[in-house]
Order: sequence, then structure tokens, then C-alpha cells
Amino acid sequence: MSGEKPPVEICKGVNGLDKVVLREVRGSSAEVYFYGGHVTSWKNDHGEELLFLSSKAIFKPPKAIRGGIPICFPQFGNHGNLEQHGYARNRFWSIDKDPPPFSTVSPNKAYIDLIFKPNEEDLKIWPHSYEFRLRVTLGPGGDLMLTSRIRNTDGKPFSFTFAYHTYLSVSDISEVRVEGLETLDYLDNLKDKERFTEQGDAITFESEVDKIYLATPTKIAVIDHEKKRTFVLRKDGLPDAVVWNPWEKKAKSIADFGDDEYKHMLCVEAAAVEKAITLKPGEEWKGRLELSAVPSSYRSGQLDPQRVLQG
Ligand SMILES: O=P(O)(O)OC[C@H]1O[C@@H](O)[C@H](O)[C@@H](O)[C@@H]1O
Repeated sequence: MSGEKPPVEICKGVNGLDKVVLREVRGSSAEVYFYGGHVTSWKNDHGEELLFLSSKAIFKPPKAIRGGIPICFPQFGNHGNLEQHGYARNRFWSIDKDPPPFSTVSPNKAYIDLIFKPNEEDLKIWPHSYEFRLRVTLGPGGDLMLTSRIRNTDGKPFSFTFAYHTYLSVSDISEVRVEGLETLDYLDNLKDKERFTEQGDAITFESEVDKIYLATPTKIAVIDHEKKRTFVLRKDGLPDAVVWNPWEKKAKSIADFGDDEYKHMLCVEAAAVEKAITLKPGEEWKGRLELSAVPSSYRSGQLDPQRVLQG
């Protein structure tokens, strides 16, 4: 059909940076920058943006793009001696032309395979050789899937921490709650990573939060009451979940983040932080994140996240 856009298209994005656009027949789409292997956009079939991207995002090395889904590797946060969140998010990735096969095939899905391998400069920062393969897939229903495969190509073992630093777009942070993390232990980044236990209630937001929930269920729901939308995160190989919102004061100190933008975002990050992942020579690790956005369901006038969590 004339005028029909291809399911996978490579084109220029902000500042002339190359990006990949994935499109699904019903109209949903996603965008991935080679810079950082970074998903910057995920839209549903109504064309509504589901990820937060700062209006002040700088699409220029060495700064990672503020918003979307930065990949934190080989270090999450400041849990080690490397730069904050590691360096994979501010390196250029390439197309992986011949990726090793996946156990599940992806027919009728728009996807792209990217690869990152450290160069000599990177090896001076972190002296370990590896191949990092990332597949980003847009499913027929508009679900977004990220699969990371990291293979140790070195002669010695290495350990790393990791996160898909997902910035979800929300209508108003004070109307949002997270289900699936209640009663869990967490490390509080705002209190020197001290360990606490979360209360039994769903998590709501009224001030800065920067917590690493430990050994979480594989399914977490983020309910946007005002938008009547629920994000469902499913994760595999990633035991922890980081929840971050900088709130008003911290927001003002972040140069590439608007003063009021904290109201419209929430980071819920599928992660492996508390226990580093160790790979022996030749071993491979796999970490998967699946995101879907569904209309929130009501029962007896109330949101019913259990149906989402158990479904
Ligand atoms: O500004 P950055 O490096 O992208 O990090 C943003 C935030 O990322 C979160 O994952 C961390 O838990 C926070 O501590 C950090 O402030």
C-alpha cells in the first residue's frame, strides 16, 4: 500500500542522531536511539506517549538522554566505583546483524537487535570483555519488550549490576499508586542505603522517593488513577525494582529536567542491584522487561489492581 510506513525504519532523530522506529499495524510505535541503546518513545495505538521524556533532554554525548528507558550497566547508581549508572547509556550501540537465535521466535512483531562491545577506552574504565545484545520488540498488542543478553567473552569472571531505568509518563504523580511492592524490604537511597520494610499499603507519592525494593514479584502494576491507565511491568532475571521520583527540590537541581516535570513521571526500574550478577568466561545472562499499558478496571467503584497482578 502506498504511504504505508515500514515496521522497522532507521532514520535521523534529535541532533541528527540515528534512531530506529518500530511500528505495529494497529498504530502503536516505539523509538530506539543507537546512542545508549535507549528507548525514547513508546506510543499506544491512539498515538499517546507512554514514556516520559524530559523537554530538557540533551541528545548529545556524554550526557545520557533524560527519560525513556536508559540502560544502567555495568553498574547501577553509585553502587561501585564507576560513573553513576555505568557507561552503556552514553555509548553508541550498533545493529546486531546476526544475533544468536532466541528460544522464542517473534513472528509478526517489529523488533530490532542492537549490540554493544567495549572498546579500548571502555576497557580501561572496566577491564572486562563482553558482548551486550539488546532486542527491543513491539508486540502486536502494542506491548514493549526489552531483552538483554550479556556474554562474558573474557578469560576471567566479572560481576555487574543492572537496571532498565524506565521513566513512565503519568498524569499527576499524586494520583498514582504502585501495587506489588507492599510489605517488601527495600534499601533507601535517601538514607545511606539503609534497609527498611515497606508497609502493607499500595505505594503512593507525596515526596521524593529513591528506593530499591528487593526480591520483588515478577509483576508490578502502576496505576494512574486520573488517566484510568495501568502499566503492567513483567520482569525476568531482574529480582529488584527501583522506584524513583526526584520531587520538587531535587528536580530543580537536575539540569536536564524541568522544574515541574517530576509531577508527570515515575521511574519503576526492573533491576539487579542488591546481589551482583556474576558471569564466568563464556557464560551468558539474560534480563527481560515487558511493559503493557491497559485501561484500569473498576469494580465496586474501585480500581482493582489484583486482577492486573494475578491475570
Ligand atoms: O541523574 P541520573 O544519573 O540519570 O540518575 C537518576 C536517578 O536514578 C535512579 O535510578 C537512582 O536511584 C537515583 O539515585 C538517581 O538520582
